[in-house]
Amino acid sequence: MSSPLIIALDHASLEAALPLVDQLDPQRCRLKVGKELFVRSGPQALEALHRRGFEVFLDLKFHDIPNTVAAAVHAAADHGVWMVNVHASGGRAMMRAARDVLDRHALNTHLIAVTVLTSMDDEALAETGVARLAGEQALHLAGLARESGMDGVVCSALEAGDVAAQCGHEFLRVTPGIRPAFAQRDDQSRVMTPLEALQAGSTHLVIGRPVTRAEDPMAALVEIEQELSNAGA
Ligand SMILES: O=c1ccn([C@@H]2O[C@H](COP(=O)(O)O)[C@@H](O)[C@H]2O)c(=O)[nH]1
Repeated sequence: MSSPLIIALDHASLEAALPLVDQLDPQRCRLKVGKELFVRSGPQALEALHRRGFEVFLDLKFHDIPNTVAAAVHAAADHGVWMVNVHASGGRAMMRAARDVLDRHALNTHLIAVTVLTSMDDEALAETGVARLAGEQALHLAGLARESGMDGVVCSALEAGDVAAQCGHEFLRVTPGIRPAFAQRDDQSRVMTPLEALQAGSTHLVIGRPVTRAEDPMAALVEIEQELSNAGA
């Protein structure tokens, strides 16, 4: 599957997500299951998506003590998901524990770490006591994530090029905060269009509301695909 697109299924339940899922093609995108859908529909949602042939990113952003996070990552990987994530700000020991549990059980789920949420700008980050600018902090956490054995990071596309330069091109740059020209910014701060994001060095583009809340979600997805293919991306 070579498409960089990951559609965020931020739906209230599996039943609410299926009408869209059943129009999508596993050859054209992967799917992301986040907190709301997982809390309401649980592993059943993962099973339903896997049965339809989709690779699934389970986006629960674990952030806890190392033992707890490692156990949660193990449980997620046991469901056969393609990708799972933790917060890099949980620190080296926490990320290392998550890496080790996957290695010990020979589980090949991609393990990535969230750097700085794409909804946050410099001011919001400063309020949490972090003195660095958002882009600098994202790069700092990407370095820590790389040293701690992560396969990549979640960052904004604005940082993707610098992350690749610092951590290597094999290190995944999964970027939400993707906003096609036709879409609203919503609660996202550090944004780029799909084409800009790929050109800036993203390996995967996470897109939610611009598709899922569009009047015609499939038309929105096709428009994004055309933007990427017209530019040879
Ligand atoms: O820094 C982050 C980390 C995760 N997300 C998630 O990605 C999608 C984005 O959805 P949109 O509707 O396209 O804004 C959503 O599920 C977030 O939980 C993120 O946005 N930023």
